Amino acid sequence: MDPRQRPYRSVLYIPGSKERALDKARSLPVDAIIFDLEDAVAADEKENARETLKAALAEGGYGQKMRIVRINGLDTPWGRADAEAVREMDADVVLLPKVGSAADVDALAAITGDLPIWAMMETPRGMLNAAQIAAHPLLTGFVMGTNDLAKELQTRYRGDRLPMMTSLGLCLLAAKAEGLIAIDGVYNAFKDDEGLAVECAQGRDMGFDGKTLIHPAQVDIANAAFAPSEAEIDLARRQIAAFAEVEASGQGVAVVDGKIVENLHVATAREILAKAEAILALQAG
Ligand SMILES: CC(C)(COP(=O)(O)OP(=O)(O)OC[C@H]1O[C@@H](n2cnc3c(N)ncnc32)[C@H](O)[C@@H]1OP(=O)(O)O)[C@@H](O)C(=O)NCCC(=O)NCCSC(=O)C[C@H](O)C(=O)O
Ligand SMILES: [Mg+2]
Repeated sequence: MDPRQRPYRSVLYIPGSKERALDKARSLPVDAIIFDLEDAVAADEKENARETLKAALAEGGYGQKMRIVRINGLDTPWGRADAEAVREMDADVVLLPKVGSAADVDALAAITGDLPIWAMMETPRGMLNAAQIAAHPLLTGFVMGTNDLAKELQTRYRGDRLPMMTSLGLCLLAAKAEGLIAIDGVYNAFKDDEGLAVECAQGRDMGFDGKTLIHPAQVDIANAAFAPSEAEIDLARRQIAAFAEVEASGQGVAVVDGKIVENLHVATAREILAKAEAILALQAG
C-alpha cells in the first residue's frame, strides 16, 4: 500500500521488551505500530528489548500494519546500536526521538541508509526547526510527543490543550507543507474513553492523520474518530455528483445543503472517499 495513501488512524506504542504485548498486537485492528525501544523500556532492559523486538519482527504476523521502530536518541548509550539493529529488522520506518534539527535526521540516515525516517516532535528546538526537519528528503512523518513537550514547556495539562496549540500548529504547518504524515500525541488516561474521544476529535479537526495510543482499549475510539463518518461520505458523494452536473452545463459552482461546492471542495470530497476506500482495503487485509 502506498505509504501516503494508507490509513494511520491508530498508531499503538508497544514496549519492545514486552513479549505478550508484542504478540497481542498481531491481532489488534491498529493501522500502525510503534515498537518502542525508548521511554517504554527501562535502562537495564534496553539490550534485551532490542533482541526481543528483532525476533518478533522476524517472526512476522503483523499483516498490513505499518511497522515503526522507535530507537533511543543517538546521544544516549543505546542509540547507535539501536539504529544499527533497525537496519537488520523487518521494519517500514525508523522513528527518532527528540529531534531538534535536520542535522539529527542526517546523523541517523548515516546509519540507517535509505530507510524512511519519522521524527518525534517534542522539544522547543524541534518546534522552532519544524520546517527544516520536515523538508529532510528521508523524512516522511511527524509524531507529536506531547508528554516530553509538556515537560519542556513547563505547561499544565488542560483538556482543551491550549498550552500545546502553538506547537501542534507549527508541526502541522510544516508537515502539510512537505506532504508528511502527522500523528497526534498520546492521551495518558487510558481508562478515560470520553476524554480520549474528545482529544481525538480535536486532533482530527486540526488535520492530524491519526493518534498515537498506549493501550489496546484506545484503538476503536481512534479508528472511529479518524475515519470519514457515514455523513461525510454521503456528503462527499453528493458534492461530486452535484458539481459534475453544473460543470456539464458550463458552470463552476454547485450548491449542496445550502453551501457552495467548487472544484477545491470536490478535491476534498475525493480525498474523503479515497480514505474510506483505503480503510476498507486495510480491513480486508
Ligand atoms: C499502560 C500499561 C502499562 C498498562 O499495562 P497493563 O496493566 O498490562 O494493561 P492491561 O492489563 O489492561 O492489558 C490488557 C492486555 O493488553 C495488553 N497490552 C497492554 N498494553 C499494550 C500495548 N501498548 N500494546 C499491546 N498490548 C498491550 C496486555 O499485555 C494485556 O494482554 P493480555 O494479558 O493478553 O490480555 C501498558 O498498556 C503499556 O505499557 N503501554 C505502553 C506504554 C508506552 O508505550 N509508553 C511509551 C509511549 S508514550 C510516549 O513516550 C510518547 C512521547 O514520547 C511523548 O513524549 O509524549
Ligand atoms: Mg517523548
